[in-house]
Amino acid sequence: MKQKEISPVRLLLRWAGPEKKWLIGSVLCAFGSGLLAITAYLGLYRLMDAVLSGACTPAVIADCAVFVMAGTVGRMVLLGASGVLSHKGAYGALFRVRCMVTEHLAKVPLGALDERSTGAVKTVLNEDIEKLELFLAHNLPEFVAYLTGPVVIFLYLLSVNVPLALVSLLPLPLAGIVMGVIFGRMKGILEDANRSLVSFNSVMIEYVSGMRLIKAYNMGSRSFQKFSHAISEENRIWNLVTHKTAPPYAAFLLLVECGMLLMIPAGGLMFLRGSVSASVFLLFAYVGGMYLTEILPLQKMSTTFAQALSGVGKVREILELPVFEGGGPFPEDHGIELDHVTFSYDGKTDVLRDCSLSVKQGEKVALVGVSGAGKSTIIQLISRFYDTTKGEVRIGGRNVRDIRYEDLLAHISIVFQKTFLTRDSVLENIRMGTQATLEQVREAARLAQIDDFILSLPQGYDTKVGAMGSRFSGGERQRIAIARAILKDAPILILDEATSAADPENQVEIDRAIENLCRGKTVLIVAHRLGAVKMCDKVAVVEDHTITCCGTHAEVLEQNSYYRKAWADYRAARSITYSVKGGQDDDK
Ligand SMILES: Nc1ncnc2c1ncn2[C@@H]1O[C@H](COP(=O)(O)OP(=O)(O)OP(=O)(O)O)[C@@H](O)[C@H]1O
Repeated sequence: MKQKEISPVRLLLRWAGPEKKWLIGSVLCAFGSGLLAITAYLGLYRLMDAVLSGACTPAVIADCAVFVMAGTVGRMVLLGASGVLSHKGAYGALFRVRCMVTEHLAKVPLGALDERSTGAVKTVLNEDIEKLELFLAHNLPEFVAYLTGPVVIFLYLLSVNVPLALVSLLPLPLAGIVMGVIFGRMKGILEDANRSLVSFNSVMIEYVSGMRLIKAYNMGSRSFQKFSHAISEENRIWNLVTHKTAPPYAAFLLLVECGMLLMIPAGGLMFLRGSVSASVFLLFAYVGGMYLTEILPLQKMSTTFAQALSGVGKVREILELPVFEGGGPFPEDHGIELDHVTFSYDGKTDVLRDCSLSVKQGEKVALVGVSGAGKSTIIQLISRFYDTTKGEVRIGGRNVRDIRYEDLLAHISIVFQKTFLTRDSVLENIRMGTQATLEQVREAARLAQIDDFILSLPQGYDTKVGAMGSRFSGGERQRIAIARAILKDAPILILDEATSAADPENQVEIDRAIENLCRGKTVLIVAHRLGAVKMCDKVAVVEDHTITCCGTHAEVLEQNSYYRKAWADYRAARSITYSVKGGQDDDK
């Protein structure tokens, strides 16, 4: 979606979608409330006129009182209604924007997200989108209400006496210029304020999620230093805001409040010359000198409006990240092919170079190689987390770029090395948004060898992972991930096998779960343990940025020296015996 040419305000209203009707209702109420601002002044003028002309009867006083009261109550009621409607519309719009951003993020290639820290994305989803509420729920209706009042009063004054009405308007252009200055200064500083907030969020997320590491290495004071730097930067920026905006703000207040200083001499002069009546003089002296103060709240808006604009900018940046679009359906054939693939994460260093591999439908292939060789990178290219720099990744003979992205993801199950559990029930963690029944979920969990464990939890499948998350062992987490993949039942399975050695009992269960998972699928396993190779038809060795050898275990053992050595080391490690004080072997 090309959104560059649209102004931020129009863009925001477009994002609001159907919620706009509440916002329009709110603006109309605000307008009505602004119009009613005149009633108090009209009532006052009528009263003054009656007093000065000697026609002030109890009926006139009662009339004025009822008129002013009705106007004031009406104004407040409309203002309240406007607030209710604007908040309804604003929170609906915020919900829509958050959904748009999260849906968009799901379609954005990981490469584009890698450039942003978790803190930066969190700032957009939380703080920046929240700023939009300021504009929609407050600025928009208040702008209309606070501007309508003075405009209507000015028009009324104009109808009473043109020269005096024009004099009453003199401070306005000056106040407008000063407001522009405040706005301009805020806009410049807000960029820095945003940067500092993003950095503060990143430090906070790093601190909280790295708590174990911080404790293990006693890094508390160092981390706090990062924290205190981030806080003092926030402090510095907001001091700067005060420093830069306080003088123009004082000037703005002075200009808006100085109406009476102008109106008393100007109106007085005209009254003494007999050009205006006493009541007109008093009307202008009081109302003409006061009505501009109605726009005072607009000044506060300059800050929040600038913040809202910057929020729109940040959201727009995310929504304009390119996504994978187009493409055809997922092919019937599920064979995978890497054809002379070259890939670099940073555009400078090739992680893979001229790398080719062929996995037939239903075949199970293990990727082996030293740490950092590029095994995980290969599986990320197949699932199109990234696009190749050169060469093609094909499924069923079709370039993955030509397969609809949602379709591609729907037909590939990935079990990552590290299992991420959401703050939901175990049931929902296995379901992962599907409509599977409890029985289907349990069947998947049974095959993943985790059903018994889940039933032993306090609330079984309804146990919240949020509260128990840290209680799950690595092996249990992995079996939950395997249950997810079994339930998804995609024809292609990618398994980034966990490196953390589970205890032997757990490992047997995991292997059994993986065996169930792999049945009938095209499988690619990143084999961090050579033991995993046993369940595969073929082995591919990743070394020197490419796949140097691919074949059956026996063939690769014969042809590839790295694999031979890796197996020799693996066997040697397994044959190590442990003895206590020269006694009998405890473990063979
Ligand atoms: N997001 C990334 N940005 C930049 N470089 C990366 C990224 N992910 C991995 N790399 C680098 O790419 C190279 C290959 O990494 P990869 O994770 O594919 O290796 P691997 O063979 O799976 O390693 P391991 O067995 O340790 O998991 C490494 O040098 C790694 O540092």
